Amino acid sequence: MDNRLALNKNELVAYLKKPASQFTKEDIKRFIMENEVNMVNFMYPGGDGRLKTLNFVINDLDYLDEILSCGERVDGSSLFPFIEASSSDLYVIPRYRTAFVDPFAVEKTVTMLCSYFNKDGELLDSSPEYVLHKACDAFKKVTGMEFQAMGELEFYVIDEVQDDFPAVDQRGYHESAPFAKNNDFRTNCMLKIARCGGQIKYGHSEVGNFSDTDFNFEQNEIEFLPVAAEDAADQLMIAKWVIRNEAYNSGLNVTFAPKISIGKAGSGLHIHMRMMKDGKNQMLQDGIISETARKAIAGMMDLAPSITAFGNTNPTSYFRLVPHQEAPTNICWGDRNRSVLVRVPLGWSAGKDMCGQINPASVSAQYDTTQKQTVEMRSPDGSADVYLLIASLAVACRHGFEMENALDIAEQTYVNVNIHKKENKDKLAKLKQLPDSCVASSKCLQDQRAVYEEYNVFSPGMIDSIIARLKAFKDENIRSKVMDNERKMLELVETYFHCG
Ligand SMILES: NC(=O)CC[C@H](N)C(=O)O
Repeated sequence: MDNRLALNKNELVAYLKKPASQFTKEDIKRFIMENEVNMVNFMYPGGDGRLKTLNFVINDLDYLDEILSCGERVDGSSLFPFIEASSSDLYVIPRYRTAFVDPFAVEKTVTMLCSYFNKDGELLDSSPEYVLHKACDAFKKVTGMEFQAMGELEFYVIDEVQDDFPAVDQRGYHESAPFAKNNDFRTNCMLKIARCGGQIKYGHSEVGNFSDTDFNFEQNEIEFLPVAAEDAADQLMIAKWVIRNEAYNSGLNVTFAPKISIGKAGSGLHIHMRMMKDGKNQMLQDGIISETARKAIAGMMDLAPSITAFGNTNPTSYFRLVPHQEAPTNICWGDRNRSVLVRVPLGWSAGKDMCGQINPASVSAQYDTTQKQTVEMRSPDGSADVYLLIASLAVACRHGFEMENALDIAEQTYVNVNIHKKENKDKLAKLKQLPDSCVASSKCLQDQRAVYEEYNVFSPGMIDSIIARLKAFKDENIRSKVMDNERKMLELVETYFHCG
């Protein structure tokens, strides 16, 4: 077996001895027949950003072949708000490369994610997953590079309050047990996500940590490895589904909601990106951030006011985008600094063998660390439809290569200080602010929609429906409106507790 597959947690990969990207229909059938699999599930994202499930019981080989070859028919109008009930039938067709054994099913079940097709047998133009595909294609066409991404999924785990080894309020970052109470829960989730094909970088407890009289709220994070952007979105969808199921089965509650308590850390869904050519990362040049990366950053700086329309999709999203909580407020980028919108994190660019310095008994590593450099967009949160969000970022990065003044914009928006420190207030005053409500984001999307509609990535109908949805919240100046109204704030938190 290929050495790189030796530790792979996906049971189909281990059994078939090939990477998931090469699974064929015959492979799936063989696995099902030889492993006493009784059920097949199809899963696909609905308009609410969650994975939906369709079950099949397998007691006939011809029927198995039929569903794997033809997919199934579903009611699109019940899945997406933009599909009319009068002509609503859609097809869901399984993508074999996403197959995994459901880690929660009582009966052995093979699950696959599906793509939507219309009555004419074409990929559904307005399905979020196809929008992302089109965005990546357009990116490749314009730049000649592959757009890769990975998400940092933050969430709160909620449990009954325990008095022993109390965690310190807002000091939960990388805390160990027994001060952190949910490390086993998180590692169980990580293992199950890996069994479902997720490529995880690491997991840890996060800053947010607080209690009320009954409950303990502990923030956790699971971060992925950079992969092709379409796979990154699939993996985030699976991860949210796994984490919710694991919580439910363990008697815990979890939320990916952007903000559940004012003054405490919110939960973001930061997206890291890198651009690849011939398998090589293009983000660095001679050890510093490359011109290529700066153009992509400039595109994100220009479209930042409308990216929130995809990444921050309910009124509570805007409670999170406030100073001093490691969340962005203004349109700027910088190195390592968590007050900026786009961060260039440490990227092992010093070219020194640090491990060799402290492990003299080992042969020094010749590791190509240039592959590791990414840039991180920090505004999005867990309310986002992950396909549309990553599509909007692919559009923004592509836009950077089409802007004549991209490098000037990158220079003007660069900051190398914490913009919220008093001594930097002049700098802060010069930076544009992010929208402060769904309504404000909808206006920015209206102004910038042409860029998203180029290359037919987002259809005009889809942009219209996103604008209409955001406007309907009527949440202008939401932050000042709820500042002195805790009841209103809690009502909103409850309404959007299980968003996305
Ligand atoms: N360490 C971090 O970067 C925390 C991020 C923060 N929780 C947010 O809301 O974006």
